[in-house]
Amino acid sequence: MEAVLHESTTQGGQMMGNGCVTIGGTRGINNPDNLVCVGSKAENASRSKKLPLPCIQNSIDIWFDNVTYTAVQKALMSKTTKKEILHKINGRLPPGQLIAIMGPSGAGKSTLLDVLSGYRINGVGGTVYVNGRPRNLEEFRRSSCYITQDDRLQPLFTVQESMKIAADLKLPVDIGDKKKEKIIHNILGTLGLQKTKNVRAAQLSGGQKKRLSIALELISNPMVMFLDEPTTGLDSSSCTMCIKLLKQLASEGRTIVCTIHQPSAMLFALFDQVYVLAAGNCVYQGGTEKMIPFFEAIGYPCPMYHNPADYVIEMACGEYGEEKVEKMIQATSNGRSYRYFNDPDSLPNNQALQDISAKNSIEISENQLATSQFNQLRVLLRRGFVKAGRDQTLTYLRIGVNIVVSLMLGTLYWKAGNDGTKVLDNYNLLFSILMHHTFATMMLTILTIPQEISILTKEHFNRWYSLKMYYTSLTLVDIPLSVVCCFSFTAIIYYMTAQPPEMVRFLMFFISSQLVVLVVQGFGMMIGAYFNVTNGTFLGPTLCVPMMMFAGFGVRLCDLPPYLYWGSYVSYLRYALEGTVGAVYGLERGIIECPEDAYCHYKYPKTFLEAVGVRSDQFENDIIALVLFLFVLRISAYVVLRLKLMSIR
Ligand SMILES: Nc1ncnc2c1ncn2[C@@H]1O[C@H](COP(=O)(O)OP(=O)(O)OP(=O)(O)O)[C@@H](O)[C@H]1O
Repeated sequence: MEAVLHESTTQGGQMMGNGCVTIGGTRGINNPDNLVCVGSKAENASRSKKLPLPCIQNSIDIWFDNVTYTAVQKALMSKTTKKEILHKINGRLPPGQLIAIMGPSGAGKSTLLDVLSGYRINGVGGTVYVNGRPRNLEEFRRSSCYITQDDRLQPLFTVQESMKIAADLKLPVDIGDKKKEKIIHNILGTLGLQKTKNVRAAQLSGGQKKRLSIALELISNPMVMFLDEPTTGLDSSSCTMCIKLLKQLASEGRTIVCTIHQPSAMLFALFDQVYVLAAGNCVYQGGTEKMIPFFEAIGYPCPMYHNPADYVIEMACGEYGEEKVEKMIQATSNGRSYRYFNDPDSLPNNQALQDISAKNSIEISENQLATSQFNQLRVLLRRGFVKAGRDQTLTYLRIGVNIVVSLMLGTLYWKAGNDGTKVLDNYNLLFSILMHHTFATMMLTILTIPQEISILTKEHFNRWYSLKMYYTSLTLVDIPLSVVCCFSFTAIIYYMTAQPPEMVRFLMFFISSQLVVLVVQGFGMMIGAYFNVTNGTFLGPTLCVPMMMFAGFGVRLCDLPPYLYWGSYVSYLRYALEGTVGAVYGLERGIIECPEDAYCHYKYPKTFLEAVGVRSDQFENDIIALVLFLFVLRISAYVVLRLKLMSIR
């Protein structure tokens, strides 16, 4: 594999470097011209436009002290319980090493990875040090990335397109397209993805998806990479390829930490170092080759021809007795001992790291991302529109459903709008239209939001963009499609059911319907952001039922008991129904046609409006109310989304 990734270096962070000109913040993120390891091999490499060889001086040394993690379990109608999962563990993750976190299932591997990466912050105790100084999370996140176990990729984008989007979001705008293409080309070449660059992510194999996840994060050239079970679901050759790739990235000076389930002996040997957990305690920390001497030293030698990776897990499980687990914890001082590290004497001490780190630290303003908000919005809008164009469910099915339902309702209520005998039917039709907009929009939003959130969580944590810009783009991208769907639905139904052929009335009808769609979308987003799909699909439609009750359909508003009247004010359907009824029967509409031999009780629209207790002169107020609903629900959905992102951590 080619050892060439970037001409650029890591994003700011706490770096150290003798002779290494480091970069950071907005001044030099990934600017290829900013990295020169003076007088090093790197200098020569950069001359040949290749990635410098390991610029270890830029590396990040992590250690952690007395780390605890307590999970809080809150349940309805029962006491809040606390469970300590990590118990004052210690350890060190030196740079330039591929480090595996191992342990039996439930030992706390993923939890430790989450804590070290900063993905989990609530319930965490102890200190994580970065180059000798307590970790500044914002700074640390600039130079690290987290790759989740499930590949959260945009399924409709090709490898090349996904990389381009990541580059546009993660590299400063002053890096031109040509340079970005070159970086992408190098990364794809190194990760063996060149041949699949025109394949959509949905069609990639498990191993290719994993490599794409890594490739996307490599764009910003992080010095620390955390990977949660990168080999899960891969066959043995893909596993080996993935681990070899990580080893190469580590050999370039990065600190690479991944959790792994029982690896084969061959795979195990590829790791430089392992950190083994047993029920939240450290039972071994050190080089892979030193594990056998460790077992010998504590008096429990690994049997001949036994995979040491299997043996350590069996020991950690307590298969050979709990007292042996205790002894291992003591032998490693719960992770405090570096005795079994590959080269313990070469590890710089705390003071040395702090001195260098302080010398090279760069002032970085809070929360700064690689590109401006405007650029983030531009790229996210582009991504959103391309995705909408390719998404069969979100786009084509949605248009299809609107056309089919409008044709069905149009046939059912054929010419009802202009027939004095069918005024009540027509009123039912207006309500059915609002029901269609409510349920179709609500279900679609609740079902699609969780996938969006899963990708958002990963990309937002890895600092691709701000939540504000993501949410703005999500809102803006949907507007054209929503207008097309609502307009075609309204036009078809309006024509087929022979509603009054006046432009003003049609527009009033369309605006009321469109606002319902937008309001319900906000409502659906709020529910989808907070609840999972199962709870959301139950709750969403269920919560719409009271809205229907208070809309004035079935029970006239004036007949509502006084103690329930407040419900009509919080029902967006009330305003929407009033708006559409006003559009059809308001504006001083004349007598409705009545067949000669029929009795038309409601041929005078005024009589009908009085009968159903709906006012037709409130259109402006109805629109103002719907717009208010729209803003309140959209802002609430944003707040819920933000809280959700915070609560995950
Ligand atoms: N939020 C939580 N609330 C309660 N318990 C939790 C929570 N998160 C994790 N745990 C518990 O903590 C323990 C460690 O979980 P973790 O996912 O870190 O284990 P793991 O070693 O990664 O397991 P596996 O290899 O099976 O993925 C488990 O027993 C799990 O049930």
